[in-house]
Amino acid sequence: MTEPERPVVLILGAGGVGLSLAGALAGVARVAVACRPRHAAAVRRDGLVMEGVWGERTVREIACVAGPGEAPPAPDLVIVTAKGFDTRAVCEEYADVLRGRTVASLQNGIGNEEVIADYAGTVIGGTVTTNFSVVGDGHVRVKSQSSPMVFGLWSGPDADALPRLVDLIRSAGILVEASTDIRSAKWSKSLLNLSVNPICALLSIPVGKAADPRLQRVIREIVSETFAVMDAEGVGTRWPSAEAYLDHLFAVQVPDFATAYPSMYYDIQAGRRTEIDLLNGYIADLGERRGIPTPYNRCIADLVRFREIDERK
Ligand SMILES: NC(=O)C1=CN([C@@H]2O[C@H](COP(=O)(O)OP(=O)(O)OC[C@H]3O[C@@H](n4cnc5c(N)ncnc54)[C@H](OP(=O)(O)O)[C@@H]3O)[C@@H](O)[C@H]2O)C=CC1
Ligand SMILES: CC(C)(CO)C(=O)C(=O)O
Repeated sequence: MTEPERPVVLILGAGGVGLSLAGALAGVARVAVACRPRHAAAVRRDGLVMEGVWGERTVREIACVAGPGEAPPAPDLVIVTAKGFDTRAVCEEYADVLRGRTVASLQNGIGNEEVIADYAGTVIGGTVTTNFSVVGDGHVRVKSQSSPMVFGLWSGPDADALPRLVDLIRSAGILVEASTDIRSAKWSKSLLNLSVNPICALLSIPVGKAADPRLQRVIREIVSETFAVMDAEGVGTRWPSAEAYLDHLFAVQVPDFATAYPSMYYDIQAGRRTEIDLLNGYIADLGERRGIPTPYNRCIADLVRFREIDERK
């Protein structure tokens, strides 16, 4: 009996998240990744080295592409895992490949799906509440996991794309759920990033340190302001109130990621841009437009922007 054809998956902007996902999907799909040349050289030479909770192994069945000319021309699925500030640039670069295709975002922050919708046929929004980091070229670590990946149809005609994607991810052994309200799921995930990413990045601390009572006070203000802005926007999350979310944050998420450093920490350490404009900066701007005070979000966004510039000097 002949085996069914494996779907072709193209991952755009593969670093910690994208390379790890490629490694996990390589057993169930034909995977190509658009990554930087340093990762491509290492993966072609030695395979992708994976460590952590998704397993310890070296994966050789990943094709690294240097540009759209090398990408599979008709992928069954494209997944964007670039940082949010690179979403438009990577979509522009691969515009001919994305046209009419199903494209999922597996990114933090608010606003990526709207950008992808300018290029794709069907858009699927996604969240991942797992910690990934790049250990070295072609070498990734998956550290801790707090809840399943979530995907939901954002826009476009291909409603069957969602169950196909969820089945594929599940067949790779990754915990995943389908959402009927992906906008709410994206905001729900953002609450964690708004709370811990900037503080851990600024203070060079792992997530567990956010439980310190002085930092909790700051986080409580950030979350309260965010709920006020969300209420004004008519956005709901899994939690009915700031208090309910804060209980979950300090009882479950902070302990789950106690020794992990969030992605923004690695950006600041490496002198890279951060996603602050899609997180606390986004809340502060929305608050300003709505006349809702957001001094804590504004302040922490400005501090991160200062560090971004300072680190790059
Ligand atoms: N790390 C984590 O634990 C988690 C991250 N996320 C989210 O997932 C997304 C990805 O994060 P993460 O994987 O950590 O980020 P990384 O910075 O590790 O990975 C993104 C990679 O994409 C590369 N890239 C950008 N543009 C292109 C391009 N045009 N062609 C090829 N490569 C490109 C970047 O290179 P360069 O840096 O050289 O520009 C970088 O190597 C973010 O939105 C993040 O917030 C979500 C949950 C957890
Ligand atoms: C869940 C968490 C905090 C895991 O690292 C994350 O989303 C990030 O680092 O951006």
